[in-house]
Amino acid sequence: MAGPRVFTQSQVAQHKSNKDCWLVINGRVLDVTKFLVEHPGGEEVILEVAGKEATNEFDAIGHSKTAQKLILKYQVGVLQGATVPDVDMNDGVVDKESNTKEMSAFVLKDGANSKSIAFYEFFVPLLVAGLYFGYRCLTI
Ligand code: HEM
Repeated sequence: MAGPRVFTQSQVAQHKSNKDCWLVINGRVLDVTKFLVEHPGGEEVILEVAGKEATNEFDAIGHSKTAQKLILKYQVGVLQGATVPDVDMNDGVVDKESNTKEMSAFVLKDGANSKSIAFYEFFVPLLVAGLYFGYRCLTI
């Protein structure tokens, strides 16, 4: 299987306009041309680092997990010689442990046991009522 496309810094540097905008974040080469108009922080800030390494600027903002995951959407390759850290796909709300834990549950079976419970639920009150009326008849 072919790996990601590898670009040199000077190749990335050729894409620095609002019609063709690449940048590098954590060793990943991103084509953010289509994202420029969507960027909540505005296109100007991205254009300032267009064609360049923008990891420090990206991290300095304290971008959310959503923003960090978006990086993968725009990745077109990796920078030559760079080490690319994994993107943490957990959204910070659910931690790893609770993500993998299974919920404990018990199942109520409609078997012989529940049939005998139904039997007692029906006949015990009937028996009590019968005894009461029997007692009333004998005492009046
Ligand atoms: C592909 C790269 C980028 C993506 C996917 C991205 C995504 C986002 C997102 C989703 C937000 C909304 C807030 C949040 O969720 O954190 C945001 C805000 C912002 N971003 Fe980016 N961004 C990128 C690159 C950059 C770069 C390179 C810079 C600076 C040079 C930058 C500067 C800002 C600023 C200033 C805000 C506004 C923060 C605020 O209002 O508090 N972004 N970005």
